[in-house]
Amino acid sequence: MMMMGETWSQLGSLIATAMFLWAMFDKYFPYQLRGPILTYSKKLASFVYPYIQIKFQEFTGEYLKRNEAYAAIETYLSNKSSAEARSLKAVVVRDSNQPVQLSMDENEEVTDEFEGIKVWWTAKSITPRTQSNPFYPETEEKRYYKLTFHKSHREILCGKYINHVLQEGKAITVRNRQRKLCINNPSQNWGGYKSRKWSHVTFEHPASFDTLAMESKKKEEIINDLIKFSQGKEYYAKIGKAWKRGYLLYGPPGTGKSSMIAAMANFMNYDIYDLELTTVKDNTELRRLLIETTSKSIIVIEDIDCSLDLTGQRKKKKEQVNDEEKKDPASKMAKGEEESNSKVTLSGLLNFIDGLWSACGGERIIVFTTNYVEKLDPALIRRGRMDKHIEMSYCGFEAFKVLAKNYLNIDSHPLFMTIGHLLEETNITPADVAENLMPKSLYDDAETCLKKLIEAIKTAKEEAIKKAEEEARLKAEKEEKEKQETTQEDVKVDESSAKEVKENGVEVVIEDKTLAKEINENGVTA
Ligand SMILES: Nc1ncnc2c1ncn2[C@@H]1O[C@H](COP(=O)(O)OP(=O)(O)OP(=O)(O)O)[C@@H](O)[C@H]1O
Repeated sequence: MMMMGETWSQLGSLIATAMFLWAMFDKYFPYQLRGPILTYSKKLASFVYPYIQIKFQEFTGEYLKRNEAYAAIETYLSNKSSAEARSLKAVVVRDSNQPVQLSMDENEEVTDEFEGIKVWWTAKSITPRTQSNPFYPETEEKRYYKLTFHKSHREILCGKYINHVLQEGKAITVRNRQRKLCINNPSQNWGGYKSRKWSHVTFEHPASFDTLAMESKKKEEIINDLIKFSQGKEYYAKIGKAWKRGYLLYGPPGTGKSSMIAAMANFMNYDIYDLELTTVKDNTELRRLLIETTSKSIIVIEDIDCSLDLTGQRKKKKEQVNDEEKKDPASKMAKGEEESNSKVTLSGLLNFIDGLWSACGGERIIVFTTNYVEKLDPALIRRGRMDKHIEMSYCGFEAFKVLAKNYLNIDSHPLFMTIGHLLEETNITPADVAENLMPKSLYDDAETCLKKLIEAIKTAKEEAIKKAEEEARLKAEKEEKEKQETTQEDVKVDESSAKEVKENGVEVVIEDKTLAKEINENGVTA
């Protein structure tokens, strides 16, 4: 006990001496000589304690902006914290599909390993004693993460590791974020203080490439294309092109164009911007809307052929401009300016897709859908703009099998063969197949649904035959009518030539007997 008391008193006087010496040093030691002394004392300290510490504060700068690195580290450490830390905090993160994010509480420590090197992360906080900024009083504690590692790994940890932590943290945030389906507001609603160009709801479409009914080879090709695009940041930067990809989805209604877009968004973890072109006033407004779209998004223009008379406008404008230019070449420049202020034009859309987006950074996919690909202006869909043209076709046997798995949870059935044969002969959309496969009551089993589908395909087949017959009949009638009209016109032409023959008194052989009779009656020798 005596020994213990002595040790404490010795330690106390040692600390007091050290503090006295430090106070003397601070007060009387010449300023010019302090540098080398401090350097040597740091070297001594690093010899005794060979670890490096890096602080990542939650708020930085004069206006106390939240440090992105802090947020990324918090997310990165979330899994490790929930596995290792004994005291945890749960925070609700905005726009995340996770109910809460767990992070370690103050003074907790977790370890991490990178390329075989061990590091320690500690959550810390300090409560400020002074008010440095009167406009932003620091009443709250300042939180920070402290990274500790051995000085021999300085280079790799300060560079590669920190980069890895930040990137991974951001990637987890993206993975966990609640995705949005955005719809553009008409421009008259943009005026107010809190007005928005886009309104959004949470995007929760269940479609995926697994549930999408189409040939597996085609599906795989699209998936590979998307993966290649998502990994192409460096490639696009190298070739000097905007990181974007255009898809044109075409096919009859009900073949899954919208389902494909939802599957793409779910696969890529992207937001969807559903751009309704008919409510966009002009090219300027279109530009503003598109600039507001965020990275990692799919911009969709559905039924592009109906959205605007893009093809017609362009052609009409061209013709009009050409005519006017012929009359007045000086009008050319004035016209160009006027055009840019008029309605949304094809060139406005194309300019944006090709040009401005390069400046926006980030990855974007643009999708056009149409039921009538042949109606579109080639300029709109040429390769380079719409990089991939995907035909969404009628339901084949392979697509049917996907739907049977989705709706009835079966991989095979004796009726499959009949359905396969029928599908080869009949055009029926996946939407119609899906509708028939869906059990309508508790008593509908797989067989009932398949039989219902067989009936539906047979009906579709009969209707298609009737339609084809009707079309053939109408075509034949039309052709007959046209033939009759042509004959009547020929008779008229021949009558006038016969009249000429008679007047000139020339004798000719006329093979058409009706005509010859008519001419004879008029007194001409046949
Ligand atoms: N290829 C498909 N795979 C899976 N389901 C499909 C497919 N095609 C259609 N469906 C089903 O039919 C419904 C309608 O399909 P969807 O809206 O995707 O077709 P669409 O081609 O976009 O039609 P529209 O041109 O009329 O917009 C979907 O909700 C889905 O249930």
